[in-house]
Amino acid sequence: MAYILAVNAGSSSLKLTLFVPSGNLSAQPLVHHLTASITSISSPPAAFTVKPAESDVGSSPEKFRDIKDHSTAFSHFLEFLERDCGIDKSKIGHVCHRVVHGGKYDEPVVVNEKSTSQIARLSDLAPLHNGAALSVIKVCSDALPNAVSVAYFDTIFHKSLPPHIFTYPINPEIAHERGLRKYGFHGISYAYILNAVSKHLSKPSSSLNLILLHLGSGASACCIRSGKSYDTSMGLTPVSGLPGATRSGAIDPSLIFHYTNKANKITHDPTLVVDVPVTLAEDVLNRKSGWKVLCGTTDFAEITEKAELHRPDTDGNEYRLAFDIFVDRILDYIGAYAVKLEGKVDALVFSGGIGEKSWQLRKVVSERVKCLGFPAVDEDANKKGGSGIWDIGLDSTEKRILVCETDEQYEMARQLHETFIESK
Ligand SMILES: Nc1ncnc2c1ncn2[C@@H]1O[C@H](COP(=O)(O)OP(=O)(O)O)[C@@H](O)[C@H]1O
Ligand SMILES: CC(=O)OP(=O)(O)O
Ligand SMILES: [Mg+2]
Repeated sequence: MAYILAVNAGSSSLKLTLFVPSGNLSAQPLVHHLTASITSISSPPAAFTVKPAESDVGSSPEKFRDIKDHSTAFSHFLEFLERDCGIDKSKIGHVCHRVVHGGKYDEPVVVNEKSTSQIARLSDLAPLHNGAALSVIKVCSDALPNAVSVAYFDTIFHKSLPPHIFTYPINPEIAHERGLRKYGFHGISYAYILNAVSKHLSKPSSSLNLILLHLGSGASACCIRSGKSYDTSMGLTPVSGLPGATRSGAIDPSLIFHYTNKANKITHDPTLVVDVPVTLAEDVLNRKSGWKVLCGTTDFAEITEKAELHRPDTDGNEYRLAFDIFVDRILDYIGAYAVKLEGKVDALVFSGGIGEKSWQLRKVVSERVKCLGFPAVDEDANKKGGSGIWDIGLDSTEKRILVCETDEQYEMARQLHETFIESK
């Protein structure tokens, strides 16, 4: 039996799913074997959770102080597989790696010396991601020398962005020479969600206009027009757009020079094991901003709990401020995208850790977008939750409000299975 391992290096987490091809192409071609996630990698101790396919819930998180970065998290997972699950790692035939920034790549690429050095060159454009993914790719290639590894890029899904959206109004020669344009990220997640919504609504994806929200440690919005990415909130790098756990999101670009007059000094942060040379400006905006500096926590559940949402006046409550900032910036994009879609929106979709779990955030955002023709929220469906993909709007006849549990690992493994296994 040859397994497919899908590895998702997020900014603060490493998520891994082991799949087995079912051999039945007409039904479900891939079967989940187990999923593990290591969270809080950037704010130790990291927490390790496992969820075998047959169980609905994961194990209680186990804390590990010796997991201090993505590559040690990956080694820990491989040891766990062999020691606790009795799975011989040489049975892993293919590995899919999520790589956030793919620059000019417009399709996935087999990991080899050439593609690895290209991915490394893009590291400073995704300082929280590409370096971490590369460190995992390196450990993985050493540990699984016979497996075929393929890199899947977040950016590929957004190759449909039109020029007036991906172009920044700056000197075109410099922009072209240095690749300074909007790329957009979370594309593997958006590809999965688009498929899931198409199935849920029983409509071909090419007919769908959607506003998708991927709200996790990194958060973004995507405007889908006729089944393709038409606009998205992240830009040249994942720092733009919505704020996140440690990221500022969009700010006035001049702000950083008023914040620090050493903005362009290169920093080598000793707490980052992967040495990506970034400027102090980028370090501030990527790692020393967002919920962490506003509230001292990156846990949005804690922020929501302490935000006193029932009170109209909460002056001085930093949790409420963070919550309100997030809602405000999310509304910016929903409003803009609804207009770009000329009001013809089939669904607004919440996903990512916060989008899938925070019924409070969904409730507040949904109430504010009623003016665009979205239905009132069904309190029960919203609070109770569900699995896979479900409606939370009271009226599901026209514009829908959906929650979708995204699965970037599945999306990569599905694509890998299609190109490397099914077609053979
Ligand atoms: N019950 C909850 N309510 C609100 N936010 C939550 C809840 N559970 C988890 N989260 C948030 O989800 C985020 C992680 O989302 P996820 O998409 O898994 O992140 P990553 O970007 O690391 O892939 C965490 O920052 C956490 O704050
Ligand atoms: C692109 C991005 O921000 O990814 P993540 O949310 O996984 O950190
Ligand atoms: Mg993620």
